[in-house]
Amino acid sequence: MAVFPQRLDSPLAYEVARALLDGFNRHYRLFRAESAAAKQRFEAADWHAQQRAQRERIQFYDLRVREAVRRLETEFRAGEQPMDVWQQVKLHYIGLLVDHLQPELAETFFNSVTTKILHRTHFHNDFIFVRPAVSTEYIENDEPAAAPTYRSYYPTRESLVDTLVRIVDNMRLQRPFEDLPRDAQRVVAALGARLAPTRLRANFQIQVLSSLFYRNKGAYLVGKVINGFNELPFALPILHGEDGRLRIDACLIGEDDLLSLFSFARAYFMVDMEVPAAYVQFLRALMPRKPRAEIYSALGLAKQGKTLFYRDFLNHMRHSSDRFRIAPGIKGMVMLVFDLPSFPYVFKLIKDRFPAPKETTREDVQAKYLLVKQHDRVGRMADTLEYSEVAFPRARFEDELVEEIRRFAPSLLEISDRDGDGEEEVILKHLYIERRMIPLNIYLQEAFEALRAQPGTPEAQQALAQVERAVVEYGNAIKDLVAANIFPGDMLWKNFGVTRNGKVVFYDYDEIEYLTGCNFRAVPPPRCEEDEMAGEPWYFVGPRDVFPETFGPFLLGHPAVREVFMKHHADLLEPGFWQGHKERILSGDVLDVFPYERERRFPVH
Ligand SMILES: Nc1ncnc2c1ncn2[C@@H]1O[C@H](COP(=O)(O)OP(=O)(O)OP(=O)(O)O)[C@@H](O)[C@H]1O
Repeated sequence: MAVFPQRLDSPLAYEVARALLDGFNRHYRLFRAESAAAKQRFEAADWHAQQRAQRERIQFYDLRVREAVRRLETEFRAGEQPMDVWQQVKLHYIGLLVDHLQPELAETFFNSVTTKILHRTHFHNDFIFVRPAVSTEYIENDEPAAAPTYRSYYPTRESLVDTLVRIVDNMRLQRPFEDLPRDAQRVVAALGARLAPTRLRANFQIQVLSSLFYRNKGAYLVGKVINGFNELPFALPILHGEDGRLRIDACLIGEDDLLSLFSFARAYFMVDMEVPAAYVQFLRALMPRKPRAEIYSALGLAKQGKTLFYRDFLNHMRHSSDRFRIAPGIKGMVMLVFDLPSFPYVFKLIKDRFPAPKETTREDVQAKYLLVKQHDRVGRMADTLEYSEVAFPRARFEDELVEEIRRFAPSLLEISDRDGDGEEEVILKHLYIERRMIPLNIYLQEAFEALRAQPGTPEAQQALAQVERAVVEYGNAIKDLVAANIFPGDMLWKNFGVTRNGKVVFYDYDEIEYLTGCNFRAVPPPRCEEDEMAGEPWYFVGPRDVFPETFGPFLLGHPAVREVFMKHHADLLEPGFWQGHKERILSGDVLDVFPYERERRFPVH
């Protein structure tokens, strides 16, 4: 139980709390300014700057934590203060947060700084915020100049188009539209198709978040239509048209469309938010099954996402009884992967040693994971959460898994009762966590089995369609990665996963390279018969050389796969395809990757 100080008698404790909050406020001010500036970058079509800002903003948090730690150490010798003072610091801090607009983020900042200072030696849950102490419900800034979190509009059927024009106008984008009434008409037609048969009820309204969501070359307006008991989420992507004037490119409608826009496999948005908790609450109503942790992350508040994920995880552990096991599928050479069947994530450890032909190191692998975190993931690379010193109850681990870790990653493993509660724990020094998917090789295998077992039946037809969809998606995934300057390195089926809605996502990052760092070469003609028969390449292969013509034998063993692949993605086996994209990227082109199907786009004229 927390020991509650009876008196706040340490003036130093107040000063420390104040300094901590100053540190957080500085962080949020800078974070918000960088996010808000996305609007100008969008207006100026400065895509390189937009991507750079997206990347750099990820570092802000750690920089500010480090600054705060330094200040607390130098000004207050914070690490030497007794427990009693730290408890008072926490109470003062809670007091300072009563009217704060980002209290949950400030609590997490407090945790980040204090755990660094207290080094887990006398770190105890009493000092940090294990759960939120300050409510985030109904926070609003009441100052007259403050923008509300969302705005409500009350159109009639007749005024819908005008209202939509007004909604978009209110975003005050400093760049003309090609034809906003035309776009509004299209949006109303799309929404109308979903609203048509229903009568408009007294509460009919459109609610729209006040800030646009920026990412890469797009700005997204996010809101919902409310009618009676029904709520229809929607998002409108605003893009630069061919002549540089703006256009609404599509109307995304419903939870699935929104989930795809906010996917864990995409880069974080830039949004100007004064009360992030209110944005999260609004978005959660649009996507009730998306964990709040992932919504915070999608908004660029990754540390908060990580904190909430961990709380969700502990809660899940309390309310489940199954055991961690080695993840199904082909084991990795570099990563040791395990999961808890009842929980939709996987846990990944970097092994201590890698068998040939892998020539990488722990540092290299960590650098690749970091690259992915900071890069535009274009819906095709899973986001990962990185944790250190995670403790799990030993009783919840299968023995086989413990043995596997002992064998392949002993340097990361400690089994002890560190917290002294009488139960042994498995403590892992470093791990990544990401969403669980169905490995694509398993997904295809299941379809092949159905094909073989029931040839000629409707089930077989369905299995064939499953293969076709998966192979087409797989090629699309690689092409999206190419557009984002990523060469996946190892393109085997087992390195990709299938998500809930059938999207194919890449998750094996240890051989990833920038496309622009690779040389795509054609296989030279054999010099003699022996060359032709050789099992190994007879030609010189540099470290960054890639021979796309040689991908086929690894990928296209199954005739059904080969047929679909060659129909849709034969270009992936040509060096010219890769080289051409490399040159395009080098010339400064930022290619479009849309977070929706191309067929969903409105006509260009
Ligand atoms: N997100 C995920 N969802 C489900 N299974 C996964 C996930 N990530 C990894 N796996 C499983 O773990 C295995 C190994 O993972 P991963 O490909 O990341 O390891 P690796 O050591 O980098 O592999 P390789 O030996 O190909 O380099 C995969 O083949 C798959 O079966």
